[in-house]
Amino acid sequence: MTASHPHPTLPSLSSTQLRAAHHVPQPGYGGQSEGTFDTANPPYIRKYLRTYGLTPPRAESYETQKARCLAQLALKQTPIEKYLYLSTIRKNNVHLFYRLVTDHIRELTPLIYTPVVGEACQRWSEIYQQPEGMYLSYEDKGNLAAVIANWPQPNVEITVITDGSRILGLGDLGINGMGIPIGKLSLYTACAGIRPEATLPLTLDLGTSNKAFREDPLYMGSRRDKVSPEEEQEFLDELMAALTERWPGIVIQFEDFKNPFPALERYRHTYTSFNDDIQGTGAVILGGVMNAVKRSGVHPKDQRAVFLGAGSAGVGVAKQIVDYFVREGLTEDEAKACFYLVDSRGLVTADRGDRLADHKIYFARKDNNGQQWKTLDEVIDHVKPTMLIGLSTIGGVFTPEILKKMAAWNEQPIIFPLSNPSSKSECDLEAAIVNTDGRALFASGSPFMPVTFTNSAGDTKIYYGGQGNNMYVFPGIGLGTILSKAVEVTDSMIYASGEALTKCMLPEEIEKGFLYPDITRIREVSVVVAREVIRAAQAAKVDRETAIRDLNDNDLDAYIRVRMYNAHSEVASLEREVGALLSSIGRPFPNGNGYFGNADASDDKNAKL
Ligand SMILES: O=C([O-])CC(=O)C(=O)O
Ligand SMILES: [Mg+2]
Repeated sequence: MTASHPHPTLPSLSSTQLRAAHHVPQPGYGGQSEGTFDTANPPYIRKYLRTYGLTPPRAESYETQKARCLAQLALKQTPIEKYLYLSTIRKNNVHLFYRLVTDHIRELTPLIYTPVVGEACQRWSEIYQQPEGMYLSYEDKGNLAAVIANWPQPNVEITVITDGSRILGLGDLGINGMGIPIGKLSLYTACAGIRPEATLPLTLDLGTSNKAFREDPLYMGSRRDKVSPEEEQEFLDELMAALTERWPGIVIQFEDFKNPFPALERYRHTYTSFNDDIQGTGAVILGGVMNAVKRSGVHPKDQRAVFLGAGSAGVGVAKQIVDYFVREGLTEDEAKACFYLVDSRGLVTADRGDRLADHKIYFARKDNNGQQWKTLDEVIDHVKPTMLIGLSTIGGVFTPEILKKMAAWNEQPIIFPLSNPSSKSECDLEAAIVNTDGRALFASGSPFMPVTFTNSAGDTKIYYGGQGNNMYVFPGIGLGTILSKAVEVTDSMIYASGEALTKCMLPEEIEKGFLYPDITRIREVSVVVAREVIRAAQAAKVDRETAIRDLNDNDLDAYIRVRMYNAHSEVASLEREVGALLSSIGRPFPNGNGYFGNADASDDKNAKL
């Protein structure tokens, strides 16, 4: 006799696994990929999931899977081919993808995130292969809740939203910006252990000012011009409400909006939200600057910082450092006076004659006696800075001449070219080292290979550039916010995330001149960032998770660690879960032979053994 339905009384697995058992394809992380077709699954898991026979017979070790993936990756000729190959693994075998990324974070992060994600976004509509996130159009206004209801994962904890209007330093890429939410959320999972199915990449199609895309037949977004700021605000109001209605605890990260200030101000106290480009970048540079200022031996009151770029990131970074200088004993006015912001019109002064954008007014200088400085060179000669921070998206603008002057004025000049991707970096590591005789304290937004250099004293050394990229903090900010169930992300939580980076440095990293922890330790770093963010949320009384208020730091770290998704234990935990289910209903314990789901066949097979 053949049972028409295998076991009506079967206790259920997660909805994802049940869905997987019926082969319903799902977009996004998880869904069909929740380990369902993992070639590491032993036969009894495959039988349980009804995937037996759908993958090659051998149950492989992770080492074998990894060897195959790395060999295939090596055969791919271009960074984009590697990017696409890795996306396919993420889609088809999510745990394997994260096992690979955690084990090879240094090598794989540049391929799934900055800088290669920049090229992927530029060519998104050309290279598109599969749905991996949600797209919401301006035409959906009024119905956003209904569209959001289509997202198949029930328990989203965090979303990264972009409207594509300022992707990295590459300008308005419209819906092609989707690579950014996907890339950022991959790092949330890899670096901070947010479960893949708890992440929602979200791209808004609010039109694009990119004429070339609007005329490109392959472009996958609407052809409309960018909506007005008022229309955008109405759309975002509805979106924030709809997201929070479906997932009440959701953390919302804004990313790569051309003008991100209005949304940050409007939502920061009413939704659990933050802006990564203002606050995340601000915090990560804060951490690096704290380390660099200590290393330079120059007290904050004697620092003079020139910022090239007075956009969201520039102002966000400068404000965080003002806070730090105030904590070091300066008054707010003294701290503010250390900063010289430069935009396309020159030094930002109060009497420059143009109408300054609101966010620049705070830093507009009033001590210029009517004089104006129009170019970076003029400003540099006027200020003789100790610190040069680039957020301008103008590749190579920190010229050898400028770098040499910085070296002449400072024993250890602080040089931070932070624009992304690499092509937009204000200088590269080699230029900074060679033109400062190896004395620069250097961090960049995009990664650079270490440089070997012999200085004028004849000492040959390997120089490692720090990567002052917000990937050091946003995963921990998200994790700490989720675990503390914070109702808002306060400035103090953001500050704590940057300061946490200074607490993570190992003696050997300081010895090597690192300004940031080694990237291979990112999961440990994220634990510390998350812990400090939780502490700040508790101090600000915005936390709702009362059970962790009284834990000491060690216990809190342990609490955080056990809640982090670890791809390496997923296969084992699926095995445990299925094993426990099978024994609870009296089925033969896994021996690799039972055809679960077909009682007769299963029994026959077992009987033969
Ligand atoms: O994505 C990155 O690498 C850093 C970032 O937020 C940006 O450049 O907008
Ligand atoms: Mg960004």
